Amino acid sequence: MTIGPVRIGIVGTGHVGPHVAYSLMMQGIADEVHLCDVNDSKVTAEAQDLNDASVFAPHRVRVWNHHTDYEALASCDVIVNAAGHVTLSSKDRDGELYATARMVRTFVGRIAAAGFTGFWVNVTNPNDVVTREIHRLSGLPASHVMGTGTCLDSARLRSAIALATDVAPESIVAYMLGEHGFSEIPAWSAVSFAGKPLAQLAASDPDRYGFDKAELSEQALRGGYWCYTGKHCTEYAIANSAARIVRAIVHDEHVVLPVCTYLDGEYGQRGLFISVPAMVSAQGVGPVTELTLTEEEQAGFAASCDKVRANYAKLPPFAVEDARRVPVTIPADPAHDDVYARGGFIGIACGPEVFPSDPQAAR
Ligand SMILES: NC(=O)c1ccc[n+]([C@@H]2O[C@H](COP(=O)([O-])OP(=O)(O)OC[C@H]3O[C@@H](n4cnc5c(N)ncnc54)[C@H](O)[C@@H]3O)[C@@H](O)[C@H]2O)c1
Repeated sequence: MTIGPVRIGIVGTGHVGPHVAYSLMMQGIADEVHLCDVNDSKVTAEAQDLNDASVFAPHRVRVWNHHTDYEALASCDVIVNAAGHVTLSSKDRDGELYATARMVRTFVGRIAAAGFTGFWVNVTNPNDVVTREIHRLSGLPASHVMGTGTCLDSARLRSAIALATDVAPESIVAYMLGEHGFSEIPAWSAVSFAGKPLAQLAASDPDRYGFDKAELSEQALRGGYWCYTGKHCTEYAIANSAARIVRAIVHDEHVVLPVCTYLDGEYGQRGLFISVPAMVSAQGVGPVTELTLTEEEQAGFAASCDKVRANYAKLPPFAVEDARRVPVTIPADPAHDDVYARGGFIGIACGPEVFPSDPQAAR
């Protein structure tokens, strides 16, 4: 009998991708990390630094740099997508809509054609839209494609509650639901501390549990942008959110996590990827755990689903088979009229005949 290594691929080695690799390495989740990026010097530097750091990992880890040889990721168990252009999301995550929807069309189909049958964990924004694009291009069942979604926002909520109550986050169950974006909602009715509902605790011990829910909701909703203001990215919490999901897959945990997953009638919603608590295991994501929400929460969640559907509608339709072979051209978005949002900067990756690398030519 041979025991195979746990192989994790990462596409995109800007801020987030290398932090995901580092988390996977230092938490002993991955045996091999395979990196791809169109920025050759960045991915080369990250592979070098990570391999050097692997000396201090709890077990042997090897890091490979495949540049844009995406097919090399086909034998991975899980691939994390962190390809993006984060400055386009400086005001809202929809700023990357056109750029990142286009990016995934440059590599997901190629990896699929090379025989990938594992799992995709998407970090890239707008998370719910890009997760759906990866699903369409990969040809994999919906259970094999998930996004980090509100895993990070739920961590932000738990962190805020933990600081307000002085209770450890592990003892707190709390979820942000819906879009990984400004339309998401906190499911306050489902918050519990070691199994006891928040509402009961707030009544019996208001000094500890009678905190300002609106203020903590705001921290979960805006925390990413507070980080972004200071350092023009977020890294640690998102990397650990992605690593948590990867760990649940490779260790067959059957743990319920808030992740971006396909809804097929749950919560009265069908045909979209959006975040709700769902089981994650070596079979992928599902089933979804349906919370009993208040009417107000249900309405907020439905509005968030509508927001994600509106984003789907902004992308031009495309034939999956064609998109696998030749990346499609996406028209300019007047609301985010930026050469980067039109993909001009990834001309190097796709060939100038498809995406002009000259910003003027892209107009
Ligand atoms: N889901 C979340 O909670 C969350 C949190 C933080 C960041 N993000 C998102 O993750 C993505 C990455 O963030 P970042 O800060 O690392 O961004 P970044 O701009 O620093 O890095 C993105 C990297 O992707 C690479 N890239 C672009 N096109 C590519 C392609 N076709 N193939 C391979 N690589 C490609 C770029 O060269 C760059 O190195 C962004 O979309 C960002 O908005 C999501």
